[in-house]
Amino acid sequence: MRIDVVTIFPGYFDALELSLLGKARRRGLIDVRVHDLRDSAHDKHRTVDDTPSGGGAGMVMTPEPWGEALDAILAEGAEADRPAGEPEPLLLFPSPAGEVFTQRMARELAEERHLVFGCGRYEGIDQRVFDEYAERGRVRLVSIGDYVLNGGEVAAIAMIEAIGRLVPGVVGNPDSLVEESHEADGLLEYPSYTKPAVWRGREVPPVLLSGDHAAVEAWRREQRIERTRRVRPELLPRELRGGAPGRHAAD
Ligand SMILES: N#Cc1ccccc1Cn1ccc2ccc(-c3cc(N)[nH]n3)cc21
Repeated sequence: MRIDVVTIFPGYFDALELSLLGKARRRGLIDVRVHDLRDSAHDKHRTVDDTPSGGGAGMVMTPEPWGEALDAILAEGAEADRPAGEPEPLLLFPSPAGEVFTQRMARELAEERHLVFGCGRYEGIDQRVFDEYAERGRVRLVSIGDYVLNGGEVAAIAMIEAIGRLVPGVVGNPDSLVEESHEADGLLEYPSYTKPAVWRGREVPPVLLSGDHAAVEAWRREQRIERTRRVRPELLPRELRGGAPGRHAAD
């Protein structure tokens, strides 16, 4: 998978040199290329913003640098002899006004060959950039939650991590992803424990030390249902709604 990122803060993406994603990049599983939008702004001050049309507070990112930067990436992708029938790269713009990013979307995006993230700043990007590229290919505005960040970089890093870890070979033990794939049912994770068996008088639940795998699986499923019912009842499948609340640890 190739991932291009356009941003005025390329340094944010140094984080992608670390840990699993850094290893995946060095192993050639994921090719991440970060582009400074200001390299596509040719005035003396490499300006990428201007006052909002119609007035209002703040500044808006002008379309010209975005057009030059995105055209260059898309042209490069085309020259890299994209196999016949392979779709155009998918352009993703983090936005508070976007569709909400979910694990389902992460799985869907992990199937793509080429993603391009456009990270806005200020009050956002001139709408005509989205319109231009939606006419020429695929564009999705994506929110990572109902709160407002100062720009798209943190959202892009979160999405790249969630997507990257699903790319085959990135996560050492694919079994853990298999477990997650059961989370397609939308239930939250069960609580995790490890050694020591007792910590400050708090025991690991005995069932987890029983060696009875069927009992452990049943306990974990019950914990997932209980936690989901308590924390995110809207995620419960219809057939699991209702039912007496069980005893539960704090979250
Ligand atoms: N747009 C906008 C905007 C509008 C008003 C005030 C501040 C901003 C900042 N901003 C500029 C770019 C940009 C990109 C993504 C987010 C973003 C995503 C999620 N899920 N929250 N925030 C915010 C972004």
